[in-house]
Amino acid sequence: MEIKTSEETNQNKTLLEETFYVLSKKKNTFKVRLTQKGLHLIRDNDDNIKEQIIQLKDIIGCQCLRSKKRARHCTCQSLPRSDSLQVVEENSTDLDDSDISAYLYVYAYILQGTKEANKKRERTIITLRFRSFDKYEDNNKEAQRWRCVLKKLMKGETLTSSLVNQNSIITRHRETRRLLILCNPKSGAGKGKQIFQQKVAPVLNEAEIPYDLYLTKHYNFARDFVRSSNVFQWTGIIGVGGDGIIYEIINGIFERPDWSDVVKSVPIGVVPGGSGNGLARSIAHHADEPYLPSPTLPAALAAVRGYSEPMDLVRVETLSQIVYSFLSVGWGLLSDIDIESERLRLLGGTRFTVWSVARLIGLRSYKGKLWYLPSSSSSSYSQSPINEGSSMDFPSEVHLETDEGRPRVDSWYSAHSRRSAYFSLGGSSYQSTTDSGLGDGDNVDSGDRPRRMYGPSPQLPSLTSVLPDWKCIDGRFVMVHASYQTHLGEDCLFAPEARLNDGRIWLLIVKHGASRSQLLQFLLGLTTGAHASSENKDPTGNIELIPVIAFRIEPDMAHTGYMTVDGEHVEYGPIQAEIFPELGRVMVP
Ligand SMILES: Nc1ncnc2c1ncn2[C@@H]1O[C@H](COP(=O)(O)OP(=O)(O)OP(=O)(O)O)[C@@H](O)[C@H]1O
Repeated sequence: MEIKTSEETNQNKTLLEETFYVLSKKKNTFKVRLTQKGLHLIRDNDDNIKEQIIQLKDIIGCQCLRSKKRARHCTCQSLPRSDSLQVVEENSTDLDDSDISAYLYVYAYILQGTKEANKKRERTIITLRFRSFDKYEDNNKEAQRWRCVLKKLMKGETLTSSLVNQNSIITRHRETRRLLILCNPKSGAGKGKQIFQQKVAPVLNEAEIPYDLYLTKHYNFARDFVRSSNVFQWTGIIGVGGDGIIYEIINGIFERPDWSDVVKSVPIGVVPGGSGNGLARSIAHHADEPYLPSPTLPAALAAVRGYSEPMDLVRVETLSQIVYSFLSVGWGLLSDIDIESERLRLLGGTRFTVWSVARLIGLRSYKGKLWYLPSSSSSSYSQSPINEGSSMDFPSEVHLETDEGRPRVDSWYSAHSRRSAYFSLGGSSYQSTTDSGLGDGDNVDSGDRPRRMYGPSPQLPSLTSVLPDWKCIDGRFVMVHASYQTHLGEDCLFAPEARLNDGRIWLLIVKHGASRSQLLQFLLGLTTGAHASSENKDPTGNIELIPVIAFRIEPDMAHTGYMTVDGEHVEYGPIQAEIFPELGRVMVP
């Protein structure tokens, strides 16, 4: 006998229920139930009952609409067919008065496929047509009841069937969220704006989440914007672009004296539109969310679901600046590839592959000292949430309608759909910091403007102090590259064991002794994470990946090279980094 817990029973309790028909064919009956679990579509064809569930977590929004006036009305067709149905908002001047139906559009993104390789989300629209009553107002009232209950469930409210049947449940929905979108139109292959408008804005509109969109105009625009705006008017900041735009947003936050309130209450979302996209790929990986074929979908879903998780940040100190990093610090091969391939920006992500081959042929090594503090914790990761997929295949649209002719005369209720704001900034005025001199925490950006950084107090000795008992390697390196995320880029699974908030920096050390074939093997392994597997452990000890909590690099200054933080070029010289577990917050699907 199957024993159900009381929570399961509550999850399955019917809150609303109605019978619908498919395209007015009365034989195809659907009973639609709304529970805490989601929308249950129960098809009852003779003795064959089939139930499909659209899970609540896959539903991102719903809207009440009316049918649109058709250009040439065909009198022989009393009901609009689903494929010819056009709908408008209920206050539109273009609505069709002759159709008394109220339509509830439910937007869902359903996980299809079970294997990692073929898992993807399909957009599905469920149209419920309410037409049981002889007046639009009554049909609309029913549709609004479903909409309000669904919206409350999506917000995580627990409801009872007696509550949902009260008229007071039908309220004008007030969205309390509002997002700031900072979009780099020049990121990647220059498609940042297009990506936002075509892939993300439609999802935000379906979820009726208002947003303010600003296009970044130049280097450090996003950083200065975040530093000088009242960011508390938004419930989240979304960066559209590459890792560079996220780096600016995060560092803009740490230029504010109230950084601690901002990091706690304004999570950051990441819409991949750049050539790197390491953080976006890492977040999708963390949430076990399919990244391909639609890399922007996990970010759009994260934005509308309003769920965020803490993320580790790393405080990085060079001789002239302090920055906060979410992705990586690099010295040697990978940083050379990152910076030198900038000239191939138009190739998008392919630029890294092309330049890797070039750099391998002309291999360089760098002399210096590396100190590090190993992480004491072993690999005890919390398991990431697994999205339960729907086992059913849904068509991309399901159109259902109620029976006609059930009269009722209740009061009229008017729903009001909100539309998102869209505007771009005409010009910006920035307040530069008034502190003079370069004390501790003051940075100089490329425009020679002093930048005062705030943030948590460092636990390490300053960069110029002698280090106590840290491990030290003194020698020649092909590279030292640190990452705190799984992915450095879309195709680069650098630290497969990393978690968003495991409190560890994954330090990859490649010593000068590594051969070209070892390096080629290593670079090829980066795509799948094979380089980090125990079978591929390098017996010569020339290539090592170790978890640490802090490190310092002191390059020999006789020869220069590149150093990067989150893919951004920083001055060549001593650099040290320490992790601050769970300091930031990111939107997670
Ligand atoms: N309108 C603009 N014109 C020129 N540069 C800009 C503009 N807006 C932002 N930038 C700068 O472009 C740089 C790169 O941005 P971003 O990271 O978004 O794209 P990307 O370089 O293609 O991606 P990735 O960093 O992942 O390689 C950032 O340093 C940012 O300051």
